[in-house]
Amino acid sequence: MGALWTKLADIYSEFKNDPARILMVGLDAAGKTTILYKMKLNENVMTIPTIGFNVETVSPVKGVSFTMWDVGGQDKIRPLWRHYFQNSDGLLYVVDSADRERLQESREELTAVCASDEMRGVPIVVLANKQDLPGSMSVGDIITGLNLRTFTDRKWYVQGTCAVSGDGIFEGMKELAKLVKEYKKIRKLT
Ligand SMILES: Nc1nc2c(ncn2[C@@H]2O[C@H](COP(=O)(O)OP(=O)(O)OP(=O)(O)O)[C@@H](O)[C@H]2O)c(=O)[nH]1
Ligand SMILES: [Mg+2]
Repeated sequence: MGALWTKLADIYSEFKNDPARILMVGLDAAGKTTILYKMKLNENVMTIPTIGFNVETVSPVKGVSFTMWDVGGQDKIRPLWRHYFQNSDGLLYVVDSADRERLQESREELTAVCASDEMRGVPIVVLANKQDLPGSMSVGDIITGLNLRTFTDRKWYVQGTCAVSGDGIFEGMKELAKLVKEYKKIRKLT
């Protein structure tokens, strides 16, 4: 118990006065803005497609603070994502688990983000969102479809979520906090 507490206290101390910078991207309509405001306000907001970005400081887990950059995912504005890469401590990649047709497109975009020098080694938490929709793909399907096992140069984790109910968001953010903490430690040493 003592060891666990020390470990948790250690994770949280990292974020105390210095929110981690998290980039949140993914195809349009994946649910990014819905997730952001669920975390910020614990409310379901009516969203419109994001043109540009939303930025909020959120504390989705006690003691953890993230500055979350939610960048619009429409095809035509995806080239803007790279302007938000610099100094990211973590990547939150959101997938619509019910959108089988565009999983390959989503994989290509994720691969392109990770190929950037500025995103080298940055850990990824994939939110397999819209788990409430009938026929949605499982976490296993998403791991395979995104080819995540080939991402051997960084830590990654996939969490199923439903942004509307909030299911899975806490678990995903807890994992992200852990991976970000590890990454920042390694980055400091190199
Ligand atoms: N059923 C269901 N609908 C969801 C869920 N998450 C988001 N949505 C809906 O999906 C639609 C798109 O959500 P947004 O949050 O605007 O998507 P986005 O990723 O921000 O899209 P862009 O800003 O265009 O990049 C909205 O109608 C949301 O209510 C979910 O978990 N389940
Ligand atoms: Mg949006």
